[in-house]
Amino acid sequence: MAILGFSILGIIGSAFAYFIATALSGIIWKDSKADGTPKDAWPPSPNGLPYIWNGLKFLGGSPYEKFTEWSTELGVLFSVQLGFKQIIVANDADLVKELFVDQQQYNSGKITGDLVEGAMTDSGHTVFTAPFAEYWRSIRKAIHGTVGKAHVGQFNELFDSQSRKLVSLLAAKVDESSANQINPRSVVEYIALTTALSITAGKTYNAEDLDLVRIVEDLEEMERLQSAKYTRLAAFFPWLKAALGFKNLILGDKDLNNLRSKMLNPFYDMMVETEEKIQEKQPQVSSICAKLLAIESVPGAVVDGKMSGPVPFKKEQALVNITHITHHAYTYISSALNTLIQRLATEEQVQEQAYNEIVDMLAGKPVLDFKTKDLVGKMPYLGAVIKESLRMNPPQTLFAHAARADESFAYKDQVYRIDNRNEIVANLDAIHFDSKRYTTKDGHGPKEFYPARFLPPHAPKGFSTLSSYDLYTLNSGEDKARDLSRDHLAFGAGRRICLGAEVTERTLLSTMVQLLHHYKLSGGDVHSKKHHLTSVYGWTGRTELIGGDIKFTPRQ
Ligand code: HEM
Repeated sequence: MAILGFSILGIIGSAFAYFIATALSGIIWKDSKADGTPKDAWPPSPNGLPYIWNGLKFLGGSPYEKFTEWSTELGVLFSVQLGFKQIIVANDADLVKELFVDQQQYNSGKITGDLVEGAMTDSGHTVFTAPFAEYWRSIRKAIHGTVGKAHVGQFNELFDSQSRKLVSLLAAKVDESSANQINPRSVVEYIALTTALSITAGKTYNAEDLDLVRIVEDLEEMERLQSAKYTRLAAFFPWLKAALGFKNLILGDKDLNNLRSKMLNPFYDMMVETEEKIQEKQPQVSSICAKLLAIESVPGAVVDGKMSGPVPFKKEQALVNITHITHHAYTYISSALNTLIQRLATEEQVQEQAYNEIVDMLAGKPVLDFKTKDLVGKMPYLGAVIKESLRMNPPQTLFAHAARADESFAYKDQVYRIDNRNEIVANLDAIHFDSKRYTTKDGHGPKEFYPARFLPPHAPKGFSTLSSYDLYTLNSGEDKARDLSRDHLAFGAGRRICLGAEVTERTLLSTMVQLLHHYKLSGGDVHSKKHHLTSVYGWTGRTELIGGDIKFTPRQ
């Protein structure tokens, strides 16, 4: 017993000595480069922030508004300390290109924030949170092999049936309502979740299935837990995070542990079903889950100049990934679809123009014969409406990448400091409303909902009817001010760009063709918004339209 006590004391003593040594060397060397010379200056920061809280004091539910305000005072590149977290904020599309595309090797890291995010991602083992290394590359490749441009066509029939289901569910609700007036939100959420589940887990659900309700409720509970005061603060104060982590290690965190296993449960069952189908060699449309289960091992990392051997890919890792991807896809498809419907209801002229394009496209054929595969690339106006909706109301206004090493970042004749693990945040509230970039030659500014800004004659060469989300199209060409070849950044930028853009856009395109062909929409509300502190599951938050009641008037 005495020996045991002695060795525990020894371990605590060594850990303490290590902690002090690391802290001291961090303090002494934090402002010096590896060669001992002083580091460059941080990008400009707001003055007079209160000690300890720093910028955190000023951030409410919509931090991007404060960031935009600071960017008008400090310039498009600024840095700010939020609690103890130093972040760099990019408020301009060209700057995002430099940081996330041109310097992608340096700035494509990710770090996990609070303890809930850590628990839900197995400490950064999901595609959204994994470091920029071989493990991330392997899972990203598997997901790309399911929903990337060359593969997404396998889901065209899913998009067809989901768009018909949207209309039939709305029709049932409209029939029950007085004055044909309803809020379409619950139907939209159902369509978004079942679409997400079909793609991630290859499973079809019907409206009565209790798993659907459970998944949504668990996700809401997780967002609540994550938004609790101290959990939230821990994302900005590493010592608080360490203290809470230590407390959980000793005493456990019943709420978090229960929620985690409750949340993973339905996804575990889906994974087992997928495994069985694979073993029985049943024909199936490939799902992200099936592709992840096919990964046997991931290449090893380079440690001290030597490549370590391959590491087995565990089923638990597939499980946290399908859970995270489903939550992300459901939340953002639902938010984008809801916004688009609300927007069309409030924009009568835009809606008529989109309707006319659909009628022309149909050329007298019944809308039920319409197939998603025939729509892609053929509906320029509707494509522009979708882009404009994602520009005006991106479901996630802030997205963050992390630096992978200490850097000297040169921008406009200045060299700035960015430290290893600093998060670099793109602020779409500033970028998507940049009047230099978005004002058309005939004077339609960025605050106006004007889809035609993405069509000829405004659109530059290489214009696409789908959002141009690939890596290299964020390009400033000769006429910088008018170059919209990269139309919006709602799906992110650089090596960590969203892999679900095609799925989302096909869902939006297909549902809008069915919906607008059946109904004329009026009413709606694009002003009431709900700000969430977390962004499935990051700290940067997300914003969704609450929307209003819409009148659905049958077209024929
Ligand atoms: C409106 C719908 C969606 C929006 C607005 C959206 C937005 C985003 C954003 C902002 C990022 C971070 C990008 C970055 O850090 O540069 C992201 C990453 C990602 N998204 Fe989406 N997303 C949507 C739908 C989907 C769907 C439907 C899927 C899958 C089926 C998906 C899969 C992913 C994946 C796998 C990543 C991680 C990429 C990585 O870090 O390597 N997304 N998304």
